[in-house]
Amino acid sequence: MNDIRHASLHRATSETDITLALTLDGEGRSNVDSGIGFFDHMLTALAKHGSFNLDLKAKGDLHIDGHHTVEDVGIVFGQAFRQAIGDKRGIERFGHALVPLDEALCEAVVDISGRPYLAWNVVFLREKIGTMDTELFEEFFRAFAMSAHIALHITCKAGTNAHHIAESGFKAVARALKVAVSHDPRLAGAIPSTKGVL
Ligand SMILES: O=P(O)(O)OC[C@@H](O)[C@@H](O)c1cnc[nH]1
Repeated sequence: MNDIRHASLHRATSETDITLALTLDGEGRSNVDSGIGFFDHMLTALAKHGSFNLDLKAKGDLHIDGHHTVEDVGIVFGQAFRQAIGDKRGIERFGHALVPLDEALCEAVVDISGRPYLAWNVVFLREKIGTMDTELFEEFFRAFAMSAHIALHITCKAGTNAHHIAESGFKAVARALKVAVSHDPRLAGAIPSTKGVL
């Protein structure tokens, strides 16, 4: 198993150029610049409450909109997450969290399954938060789940303020991921899931 549980990736296309470094067993430190302020705020919360270390520089075609940038960050984050986990020996595998932020309450459930899936049950009353289109949160988490090869369910249980709902959701995912990737050395010899390595 990768003891440090770290991945550094670079992905460049005609639409985006992304450099990302992720450490799973971190201090919750982050240094992120996507060009989209609220997205940076959410990724900062994800790192902080997942106890990950995350460094991200994303340059995208924001003159069009934030879609390619947000989706491609999700792809690279998922690839790094999958690489940092390595094989699944010793990890918890399942994670669940309910996180409030004022009136908002979101739930995240994760299975490091090797079978990519996103169940998105969140509705926003606003189309934008700052410069970020609220429809892009689903695109980010779908790209992440597909690239990380995990099953991810995100549900808004309560809330009206779009900022609160989004932040509650990102924090719930962070906490669920932290649990799911937690590592028990006593299980290090355990047989990976039926899918073997991720
Ligand atoms: O304690 P935290 O840093 O996780 O939370 C910050 C959060 O209170 C702040 O981002 C916020 C408060 N209302 C909307 N957003």
